[in-house]
Amino acid sequence: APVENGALLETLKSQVGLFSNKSEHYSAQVRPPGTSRQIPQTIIIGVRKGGTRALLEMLDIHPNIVVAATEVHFFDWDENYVKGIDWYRNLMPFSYGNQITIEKTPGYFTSPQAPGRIHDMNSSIKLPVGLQSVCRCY
Ligand SMILES: Nc1ncnc2c1ncn2[C@@H]1O[C@H](COP(=O)(O)OS(=O)(=O)O)[C@@H](OP(=O)(O)O)[C@H]1O
Repeated sequence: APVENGALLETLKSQVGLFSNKSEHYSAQVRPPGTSRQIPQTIIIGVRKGGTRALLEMLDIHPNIVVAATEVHFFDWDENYVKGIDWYRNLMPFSYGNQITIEKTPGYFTSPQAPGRIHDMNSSIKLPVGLQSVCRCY
């Protein structure tokens, strides 16, 4: 299934081609005119090894979606949370007003602090979660 998933992703990317607004175009330090960094309106919260990277990359193909380049660990790691919401926002890519910003940090799903902190930021935020259908042991 992972191999098929990767092949599907490559096919979708090639089909979307120049019409894709992949976030790498918006992650530069120089702000493109008309863009700003937005706090995510959607956060993929888990689960670890649930295909969260694949989901994020699929969503990133959509021209109205931009995604954070790395797992941010803002709501689950105290040392990041104390840095404040502006620190968090500055890790997001530049986006236009019609675009949705998404980050994914699977650690949020198992963090006791993350739900309350996310709710404090935005009580109506969308929180997609991917689940594994079988137990995977490492
Ligand atoms: N569609 C689909 N079906 C089944 N499995 C899939 C699918 N997409 C991704 N994967 C596998 O998911 C693993 C990575 O998941 P995550 O991106 O959530 O990993 S992480 O927690 O962020 O590290 C990773 O597995 P491992 O390679 O065993 O780590 C991917 O191969």
